Amino acid sequence: MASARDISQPLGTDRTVSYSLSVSPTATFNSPPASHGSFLAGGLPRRPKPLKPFNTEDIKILLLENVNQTGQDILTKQGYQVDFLKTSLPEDQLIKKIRDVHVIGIRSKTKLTEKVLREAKNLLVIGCFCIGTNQVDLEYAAKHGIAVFNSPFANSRSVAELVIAEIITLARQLGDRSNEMHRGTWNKVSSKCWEIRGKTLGIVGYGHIGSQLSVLAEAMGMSVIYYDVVTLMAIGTAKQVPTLDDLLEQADFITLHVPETPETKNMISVKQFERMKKGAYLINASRGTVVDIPALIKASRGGKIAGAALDVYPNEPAANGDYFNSQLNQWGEELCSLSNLILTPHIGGSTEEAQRAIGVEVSEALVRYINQGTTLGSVNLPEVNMRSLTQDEPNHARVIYIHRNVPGVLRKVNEILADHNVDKQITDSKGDIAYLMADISNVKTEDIKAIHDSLDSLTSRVLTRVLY
Ligand SMILES: NC(=O)c1ccc[n+]([C@@H]2O[C@H](COP(=O)([O-])OP(=O)(O)OC[C@H]3O[C@@H](n4cnc5c(N)ncnc54)[C@H](O)[C@@H]3O)[C@@H](O)[C@H]2O)c1
Ligand SMILES: O=C(O)[C@H](O)COP(=O)(O)O
Repeated sequence: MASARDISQPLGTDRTVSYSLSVSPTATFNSPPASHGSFLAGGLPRRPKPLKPFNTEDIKILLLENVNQTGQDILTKQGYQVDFLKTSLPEDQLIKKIRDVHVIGIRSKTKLTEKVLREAKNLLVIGCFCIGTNQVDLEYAAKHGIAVFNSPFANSRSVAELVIAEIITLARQLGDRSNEMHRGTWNKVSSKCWEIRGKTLGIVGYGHIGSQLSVLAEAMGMSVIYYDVVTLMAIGTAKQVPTLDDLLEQADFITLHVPETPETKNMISVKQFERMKKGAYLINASRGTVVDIPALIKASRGGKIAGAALDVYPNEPAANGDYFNSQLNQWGEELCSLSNLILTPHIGGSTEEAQRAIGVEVSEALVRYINQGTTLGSVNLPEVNMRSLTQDEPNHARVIYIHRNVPGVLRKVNEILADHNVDKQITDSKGDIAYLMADISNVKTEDIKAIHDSLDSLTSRVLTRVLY
């Protein structure tokens, strides 16, 4: 376990509670454990141990939504207190729990809105153990010095493979045939069943998933076109088309891989279905809000589309169990009555491979941020990275100062640090928020509080931490 040092989390401007995982009065400043040495017994150089600046067991983490064991193990090994739940939580329970924790780990269901985050007085960092971060109010989090990390591509391949499976399943009406057999009906048909070879796949959103899918689809003999708001390099012989309408008019299969944003809400609605070829297929494994469900039902009933696959829905439940019969989904009955419609419960990224990789990636980012303040990979704070301080560097401290991006801050910070040797300093900004990291040496224990309090009294301050 780490020796007792300090992680100072001051009050944000509107935070009313601070936590103090603070310096134990008896802790010796930066004295390494007796067993600590630079070389292993065999004489091999050994990697310097990173400094652990506080009692790691004081860090409280809440993991929701069945975060993978790999992630739990990494956090538990650090000595943090990890509370694990298989499901997400209703808002009132979430608010109660989040008040107490320094770290929360979620997946796509837990909504960390301003209302919830306002209560999160102790929260340092959010880990989204998934790709999407639309469930978090990223701007509010940044303005209150709460870093957010995700796993940008560890489940991309899993989603792309699911979509390939769905393209064939739709083209061959496999869902309907299987359902009929389950009901005891033999219905051998070839009418309106197709090979996918030679058909055109239209990919909307050519990012990590879209481009991976492009490769797989071409390998199966499909022609690929894509539409994206930015101009992107085509992979293989895929072609970017200038407008969504161009894509809708040409594609036999349309698959959506855009994030949830105000611009993508109901991106596929009545007009877009009208633009599609008669007999086209639609696949949505992005976010439920991207497709206007009543318009989909109409297009399917009227024979405009020959089938669809939905993995995501405008409202999704917090836990496994009854869904379509609950109040959550007003279209359940109608959707279930449509033919050649594949419905899956948001399983695009749900493979062992993806979940294990995400568990490792996000937990490691959380540990780096908690212990060292490194924001590499953060989706809402400027990315600042410095090598870890080690126990071989006595009397060093790392100052982290998250502040409003206004003129004159650096001068004031450097006045405060002026009596110390600043070994290294990095600062970067993103919009209204800037992140400064400085390693200083020749620091005495009593200096730490003074530095912390001086920085904390600056009007630009969002959050100050001094790690040592
Ligand atoms: N079903 C699942 O389990 C599952 C799993 C992973 C991701 N997802 C969803 O899939 C989405 C895409 O994932 P990704 O990793 O490929 O993301 P990405 O960020 O790598 O790619 C998204 C692409 O969409 C483009 N885009 C954004 N807005 C657009 C618009 N209005 N019109 C056209 N293009 C637009 C972007 O430029 C980008 O190229 C995620 O945001 C997430 O919501 C779902
Ligand atoms: O954003 C994502 O990565 C996907 O939607 C998967 O979300 P999940 O982890 O909640 O399954």
